[in-house]
Amino acid sequence: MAKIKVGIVGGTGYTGVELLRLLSQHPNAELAAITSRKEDGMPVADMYTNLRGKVDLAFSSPDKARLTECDVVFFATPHGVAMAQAQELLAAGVKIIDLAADFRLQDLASFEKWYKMPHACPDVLRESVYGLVELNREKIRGARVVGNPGCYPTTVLLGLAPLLEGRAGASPLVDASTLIADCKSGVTGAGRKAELHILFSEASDNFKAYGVSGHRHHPEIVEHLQTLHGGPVGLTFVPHLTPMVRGMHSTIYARIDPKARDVDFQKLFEQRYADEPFVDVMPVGSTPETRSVRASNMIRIAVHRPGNGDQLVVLVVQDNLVKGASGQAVQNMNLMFGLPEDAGLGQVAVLP
Ligand SMILES: NC(=O)C1=CN([C@@H]2O[C@H](COP(=O)(O)OP(=O)(O)OC[C@H]3O[C@@H](n4cnc5c(N)ncnc54)[C@H](OP(=O)(O)O)[C@@H]3O)[C@@H](O)[C@H]2O)C=CC1
Ligand SMILES: CC(=O)N[C@@H](CCC(=O)OP(=O)(O)O)C(=O)O
Repeated sequence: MAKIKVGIVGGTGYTGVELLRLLSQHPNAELAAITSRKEDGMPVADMYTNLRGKVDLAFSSPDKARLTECDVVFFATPHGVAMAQAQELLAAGVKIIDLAADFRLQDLASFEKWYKMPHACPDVLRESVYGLVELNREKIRGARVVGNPGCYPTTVLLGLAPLLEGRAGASPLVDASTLIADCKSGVTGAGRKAELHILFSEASDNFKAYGVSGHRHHPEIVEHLQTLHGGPVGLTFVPHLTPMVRGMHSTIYARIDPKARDVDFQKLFEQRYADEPFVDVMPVGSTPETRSVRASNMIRIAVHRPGNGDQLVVLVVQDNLVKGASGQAVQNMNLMFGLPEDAGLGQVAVLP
């Protein structure tokens, strides 16, 4: 079988170089074009020496890259870039995986409010699929355009899905109106750019919340939780910046419905994710650590019920750059091209 010709727009950012790391080891993918406006002509391996001997290409400016000759193009760019080029690429038969938010929210008004730009192609948005594989696997197989989920939404949606999905007509397991997601991200979550709050002297040996009164991932999480739940959902979401380079830890709280007190929640999660290659439900009492998923596409979940009371606590860890971004994007590519879902994604986490 011929290899899939891959283009990456935005190859110099953190998710771009993570795509390069994963795709350079992928048995069925061939890197064909990697763009950067600022580094046009620079050999990729000169900038990222971990790719010496693995990637021979140079960055090229987006106007010179032959993206329409690719089978798939990943956009590892700021919001708004993919939607501006989507129609041209689709007309040339190229599939699109956007790591930004252009195809994550079906609610146009919400997109425009949070991203402060009109949507360039609402028709393409309507046909696009939200690329959270564990929820949308079959739709992704047939998709031409995938909106890769945000990093925080990946942890929160997978941490809550077993509690909310498929309950239409059945009695609820938890109170869907009082959900809480308390989430912490490593600093690479902010991208590879010079900004005051991510300077070493600001972000190291420090810990703080941000976006408490509103964060653009809140509408993304709520839209997809409501689809799962089939009704309104109330969520308090508080992100934090933590002094790690990569990694994300989400602690999720859900109040157990009085009629669901006897449910075995550990078993519920184990059964829901039993066949998922990248979701590990850990044994009772576990406290997953971010280093257990570093550089791998795994997400690890532990389910707690302190004092056997009415509060369920779900702990979720992932690498924000892998399952939270580029690894999940490769998982989507595998499905879109009929490949084994785990092709090129066998990396084991690095300890310590
Ligand atoms: N970091 C993370 O943990 C996660 C990030 N994401 C999303 O993935 C996307 C990329 O993130 P990240 O890698 O962190 O970002 P970075 O800021 O690190 O990199 C952005 C890349 O896009 C290129 N770029 C910027 N503007 C344009 C443009 N107008 N046209 C073409 N290329 C452009 C840049 O190169 P140049 O300027 O040289 O062209 C650079 O290569 C973002 O939308 C982000 O929200 C999603 C999940 C997790
Ligand atoms: C630490 C940090 O700044 N994180 C980013 C989220 C990164 C991400 O995954 O979000 P997008 O793909 O939607 O950009 C933030 O809070 O905006």
